Amino acid sequence: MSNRIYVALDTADLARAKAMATRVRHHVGGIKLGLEFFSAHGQSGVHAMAELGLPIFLDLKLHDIPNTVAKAVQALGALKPAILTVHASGGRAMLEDAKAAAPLGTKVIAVTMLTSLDAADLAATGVVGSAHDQVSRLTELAREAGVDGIVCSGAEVAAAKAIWPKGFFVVPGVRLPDGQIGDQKRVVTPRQAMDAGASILVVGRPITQAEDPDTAARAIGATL
Ligand SMILES: O=C(O)c1cc(=O)[nH]c(=O)n1[C@@H]1O[C@H](COP(=O)(O)O)[C@@H](O)[C@H]1O
Repeated sequence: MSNRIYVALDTADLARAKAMATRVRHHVGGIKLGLEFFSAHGQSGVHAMAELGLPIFLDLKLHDIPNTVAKAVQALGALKPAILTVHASGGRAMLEDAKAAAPLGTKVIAVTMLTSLDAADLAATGVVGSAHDQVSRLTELAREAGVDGIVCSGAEVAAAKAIWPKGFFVVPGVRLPDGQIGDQKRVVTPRQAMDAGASILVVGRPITQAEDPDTAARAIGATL
């Protein structure tokens, strides 16, 4: 894939999602549809977006007992997304069963530690230690479970890649130096994330909230 940017279309408005994707399609490598879009439009919405011809990253961050996650992955199978997310903290059996239930061409990617969290947030959930330690631990787990890769911040991707050289590394929470951070906490620039070993970048608001999304996508691409 030449363009490593997946644009996150976080909206419940199908017309807006379509219009945005159409505007930026020549400057992104794929479309990420997440909980907001899927809760509003479900599988028919995903089909409608797939008509644009770009790869679809279906980011539902599944997290439940192995049987439930496997059945959910099976139920999503007809969509044949390029990428599908689950939470690594669901545990090894859940990860194994999610991978086994996914279509052959779908990368199952395990979310390690959300980029909206820092070490204090982690401690509040009962996990003491640094983001680096938590991401490293869950990367090891994901590798052993046989999924295709992980999601982490650009600050940990080099360490994760050292643990799993053949893994696929998804990095969200990227911002240009002058960009608004919003609810993200572990933020790096798109260029830093790529240099550290990201396979793809997920970029939402820096593109979708820009005055001219197409120019914003192109400008981010130009930094890579
Ligand atoms: O799995 C993800 O894509 C994800 C994981 C994570 O740790 N942090 C994170 O921000 N994301 C997603 O990446 C996108 C980031 O959006 P922006 O902060 O607007 O660029 C959102 O769609 C999030 O759901």
